[in-house]
Amino acid sequence: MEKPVPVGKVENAVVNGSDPCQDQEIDSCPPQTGYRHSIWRSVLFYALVVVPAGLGLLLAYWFPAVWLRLTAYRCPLGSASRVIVKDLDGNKCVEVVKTAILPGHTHQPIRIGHTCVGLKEVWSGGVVRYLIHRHLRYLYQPSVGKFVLLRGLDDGHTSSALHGMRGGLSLEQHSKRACLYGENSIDVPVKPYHVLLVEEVLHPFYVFQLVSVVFWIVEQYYYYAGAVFLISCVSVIISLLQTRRHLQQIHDIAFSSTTVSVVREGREMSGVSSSSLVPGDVLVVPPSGLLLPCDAALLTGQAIVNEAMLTGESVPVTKTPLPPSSLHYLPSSSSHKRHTLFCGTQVVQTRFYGNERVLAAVVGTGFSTAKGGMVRSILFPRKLSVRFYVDAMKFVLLLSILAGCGFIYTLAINFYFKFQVKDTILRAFDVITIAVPPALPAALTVGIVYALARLRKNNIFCISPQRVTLAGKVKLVCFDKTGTLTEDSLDLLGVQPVVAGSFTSGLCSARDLPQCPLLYAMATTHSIATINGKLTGDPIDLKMFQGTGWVLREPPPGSFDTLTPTIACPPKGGGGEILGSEVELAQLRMFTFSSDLQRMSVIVRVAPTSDPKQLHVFCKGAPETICQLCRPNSVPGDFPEVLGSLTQQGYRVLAVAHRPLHMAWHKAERVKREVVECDLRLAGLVVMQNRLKSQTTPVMSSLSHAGIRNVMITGDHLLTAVCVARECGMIPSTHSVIVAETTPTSLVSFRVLGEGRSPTTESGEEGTTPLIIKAGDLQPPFHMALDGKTFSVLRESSSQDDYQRVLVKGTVFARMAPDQKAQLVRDLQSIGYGVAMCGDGANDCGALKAAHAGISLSETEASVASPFTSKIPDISCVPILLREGRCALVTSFSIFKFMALYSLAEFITVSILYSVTRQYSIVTIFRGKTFTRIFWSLFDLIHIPTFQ
Ligand SMILES: Nc1ncnc2c1ncn2[C@@H]1O[C@H](COP(=O)(O)OP(=O)(O)OP(=O)(O)O)[C@@H](O)[C@H]1O
Repeated sequence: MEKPVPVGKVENAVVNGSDPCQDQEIDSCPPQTGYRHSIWRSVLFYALVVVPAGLGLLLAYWFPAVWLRLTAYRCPLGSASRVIVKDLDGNKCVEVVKTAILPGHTHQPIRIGHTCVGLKEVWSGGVVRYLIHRHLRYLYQPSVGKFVLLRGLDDGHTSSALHGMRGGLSLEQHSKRACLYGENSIDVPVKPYHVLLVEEVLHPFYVFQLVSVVFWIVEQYYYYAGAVFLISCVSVIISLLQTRRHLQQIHDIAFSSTTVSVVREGREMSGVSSSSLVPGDVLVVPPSGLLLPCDAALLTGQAIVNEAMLTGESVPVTKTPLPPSSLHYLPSSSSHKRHTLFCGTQVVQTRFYGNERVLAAVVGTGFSTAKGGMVRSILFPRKLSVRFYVDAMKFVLLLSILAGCGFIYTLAINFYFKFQVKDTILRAFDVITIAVPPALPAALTVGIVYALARLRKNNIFCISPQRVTLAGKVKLVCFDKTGTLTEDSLDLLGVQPVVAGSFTSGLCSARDLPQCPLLYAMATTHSIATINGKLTGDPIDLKMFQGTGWVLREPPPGSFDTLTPTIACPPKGGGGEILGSEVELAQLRMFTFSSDLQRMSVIVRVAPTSDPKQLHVFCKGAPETICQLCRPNSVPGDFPEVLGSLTQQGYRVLAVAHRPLHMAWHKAERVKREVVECDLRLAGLVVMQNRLKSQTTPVMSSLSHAGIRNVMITGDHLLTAVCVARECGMIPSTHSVIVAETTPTSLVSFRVLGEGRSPTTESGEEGTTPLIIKAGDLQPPFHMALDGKTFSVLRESSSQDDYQRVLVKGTVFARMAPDQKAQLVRDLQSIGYGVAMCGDGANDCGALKAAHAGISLSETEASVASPFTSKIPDISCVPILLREGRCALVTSFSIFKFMALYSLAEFITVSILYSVTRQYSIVTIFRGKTFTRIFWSLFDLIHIPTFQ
């Protein structure tokens, strides 16, 4: 029996960085108007088209919505053959309504979102009506009377329901869904050159240019017409090559096709084309890995995945099976992301128990996947408003109005002087070609074309060319810290264990630790794995584990035992013994690291043991977070001071905690994270050193010299971040730092870092709200530093003015969650900054997308993580990009100024000459000689700047 097919409804998603699925705003049910074809209206329309020599066809091509209104009549959506769909920017697209006949019996009810309606109601006779808008399918839903976005299994299915699908679809179910969902592929067509040429030439400006050239030839301006024609051809060819290269680049990134094994009819079928996958299919992930062709929820086993395609970060991420629950499954939610295999990412290894297969339920296909969303956001970007372009268009409008006046004026003057009708008309039209410079679009894009080529030479790749000019407007650059300003690799400086409720004095080496929870936690609380014979994983985890000197014993693929999955043990003769045998720590369950939670945990069995139910929980993460999960009496009284003194020196500090867990293994397999991560005992601190990259300080100083503000947005501790900011020159040594922090007594309080006092107000009182901190309050100038918690409080509870003042003075934003990073970028934009963001990690994705110019430092060129990807692994790419952006913008602006003046001067002189002379030839001479002189003197005055 056909199970209900979800055809869902989503709330308007907000651009959300940490969430690849919400990369593009989607309106699940955009405003729609239906139309049906009308024969008599069409006949009338085409008659009108023929009369003005095809001009109507051009207008229909430029304004399809107007064309539809003229040739069809409005009707209810249920009977429409074409629909006008309005997007979030207010643009109107005409979409054709298609029908598909579902195979098999179609009398079962069908679920639409969270409601059930009879199938007959939706599809009379098994016919389904749908339209494709921007690569997404919208299905006609009679109860709503609208076309509603067709979603995968991410709407209305509980995690338990997904587990219930392990048997796979029947063949009939599959063929019905295949008919509904279409092919599973993200295929961006690379249009052939001739199609691109036609599209390019039909651009209103080129059409205008062509008409102008014809007029000039008729008027015998052969050289001028020839020159403009030649320039236009070169411009069309450059633009064509550019568009084609861009399309090819997106196509190569987006498209992939492979064969997979799926479970259908309850049995495994291999060699199935990935394009035939539909939501509800069950994928068998092979141990050798797989480039994922869809979004899928992991049901059994574990997978180690490289998500560089989506995040730009090549660090392997461990995905664990989705726990069955009554919660609705949402692949993008922070709690379900770690159980979801995203399309376009590479599974490098799988782990499974005994003979069990690694199964994943397909939840989204094609453009409805996370990767599909990102590709759509490249193909259909939200309107970017660069003031220069907006003003340029306004100016062109003004010129057009002027041209209209000139046209009427010339007609009048020529009739007055009784010139021939043919000459009069030609001259009148000529005035229009004079007033509106036809080569304008080419002029506006030439800078971008050159900038892109030079960026490519510098190993900076761009998937969104219109962002180049935005980079030229950047006034503030946000930097991620770890891996961007500082090296990826860390040095383990030492550990500070807690013994009997107090810290030991000073740091010691992890290798000198006795058998204790801190050592065990360091050996097991990680997600590293051996891939191609090399230990691979998060640099923090790697350094911490290697610091213990222990070894990792992983079972060979296929022999993954339920009770001893991955074992950490001391090296041979390393001395670690309990109950007379060598100690072995078996990692039974892992709660993976998440930037939002700032921690990770494992459930471990310490062997040998006399009680098989005696398990242990080890947890590591940001010290403040871990401290909150610990029993208060296990946290030393001088915890803040010890942490403060370490972070003030710029060290990266992690806290480690543990607790015994008396629980049978099968229960531990299902236990919830919140149940395990509580009532912990602090075991100690792990201290790492993170060095600055050699390029960081010089780049920082060159940006400051260029008047660009630098801001750090990091997930790390505030004091560590401030120390790094000082070290790299982001905060000069002579400037003060005011730390804003939330306190239980006041909303937000302020203190001057290093002095402990609060900044005084103009009236001499100590300040408690940003409102009373004035720029001149402290001498020399000050910078503000705050953490994510304070950021949220200020954002939500303080006045607009106060918050904006913090935005203007804030230099270090620490302990920021991925969503907060993106929010901060948007807020900085809202107060008028052109913002660039440079980052390297998954937690920066949202901010990279939100910024005017997001630059991802990534080894991979083919990533949809951000508009710009730099293979240069340091921030030296930032000034290169900003310089190219400025060059492109300045070039466009200067050419625009030149062309506008050229047109205006010519228009005015010709108009004056028409009114003072009857001799048309004099006008021609003036256009040829005098005007050229004026024009070159103006050209001299303007100085077209060089690119650099
Ligand atoms: N693998 C890990 N296991 C446990 N805790 C971690 C791990 N990695 C980072 N943390 C903790 O979580 C915090 C937040 O990490 P996150 O990755 O969001 O930012 P970050 O790496 O510190 O800084 P940045 O945002 O500059 O890259 C870190 O400061 C650290 O305390």
